[in-house]
Amino acid sequence: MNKNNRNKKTVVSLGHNALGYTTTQQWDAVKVTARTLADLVEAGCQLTITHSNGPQISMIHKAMTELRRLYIDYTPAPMCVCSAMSQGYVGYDIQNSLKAELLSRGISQTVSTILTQVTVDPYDDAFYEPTKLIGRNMSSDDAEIERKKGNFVKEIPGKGFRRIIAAPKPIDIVEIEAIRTLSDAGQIVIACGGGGIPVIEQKHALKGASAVIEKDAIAGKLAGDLMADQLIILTSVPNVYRDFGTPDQVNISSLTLAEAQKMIEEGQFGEGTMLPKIEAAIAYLTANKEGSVLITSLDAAADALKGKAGTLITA
Ligand SMILES: Nc1ncnc2c1ncn2[C@@H]1O[C@H](COP(=O)(O)OP(=O)(O)O)[C@@H](O)[C@H]1O
Ligand SMILES: NC(=O)OP(=O)(O)O
Repeated sequence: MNKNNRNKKTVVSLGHNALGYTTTQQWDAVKVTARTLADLVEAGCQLTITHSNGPQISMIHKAMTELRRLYIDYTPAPMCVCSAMSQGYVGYDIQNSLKAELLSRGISQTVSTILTQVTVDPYDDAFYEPTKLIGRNMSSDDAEIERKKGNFVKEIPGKGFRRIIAAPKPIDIVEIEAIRTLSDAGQIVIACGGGGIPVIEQKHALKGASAVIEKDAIAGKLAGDLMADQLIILTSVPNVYRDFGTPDQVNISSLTLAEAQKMIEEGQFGEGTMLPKIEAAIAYLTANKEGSVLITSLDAAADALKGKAGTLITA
């Protein structure tokens, strides 16, 4: 056990690899993911877990939309409802797998999922320039139907068309006090899944928005709001690289905020992939200068906790 992690309040962000892309893949993937999460618990981390939902919300949205073809009186579910469904579905699998994995190690802990809403600004530029790909590949005819409904579509070379929706910046996590209460009580919480259900404040009510919040952005916000000791981003690469994907690619084992900012300016991070993770690190470390961010893969997490892998970002 690494004593340095004893009772460290830790936000863990899970990417696509942790969940797979289909129901059966997710079933298998979460069992592997649960082992890494249980290793973190055994290393003394007090976990609050958040996760991606791109493939899941796409699957749910597709199912809820395609029913219209079979049943003329069927009303498709709006994106915010699909987002809520994805949180329930992914949370359900993670909480049961993690609880079972912990029990197999003799650890009995409550793991629960909090359906989480996150407020967004209705005038966020993202609503005018959507960037987040969702849903199935469509023919040009189907894409035209979507356009006529007022939806945005993007051509993906060689694959057809896909819907793109807004990824507005998260403002406030509506259920943050519930998350904090459970976390402070030492319980494992799954929250803000898929970036959180985006909602717009309207007087005393919250109205669901047709958007998907970037899960890395909410991970940074959640870690900052909880004043977590560390944010661990588990993704598909063991660490961040300089000159990624080129013959000059080199591992980066540690970064300061200033170095990370400079690398952003150099265009070192892929948009929609590594860039939002680095931006999340900056947002969190700006809120908690004493914290640290570890970016690594599920496989390398145990070594990364011992300082033998991963990229550690500090203020
Ligand atoms: N500088 C970089 N260092 C490491 N990975 C990078 C870098 N720039 C872009 N990437 C890409 O970021 C990916 C991880 O982001 P992403 O695919 O969105 O995963 P996740 O689903 O875990 O969020 C890596 O697989 C890699 O292709
Ligand atoms: N909500 C979100 O950012 O999910 P993905 O990482 O799966 O795109």
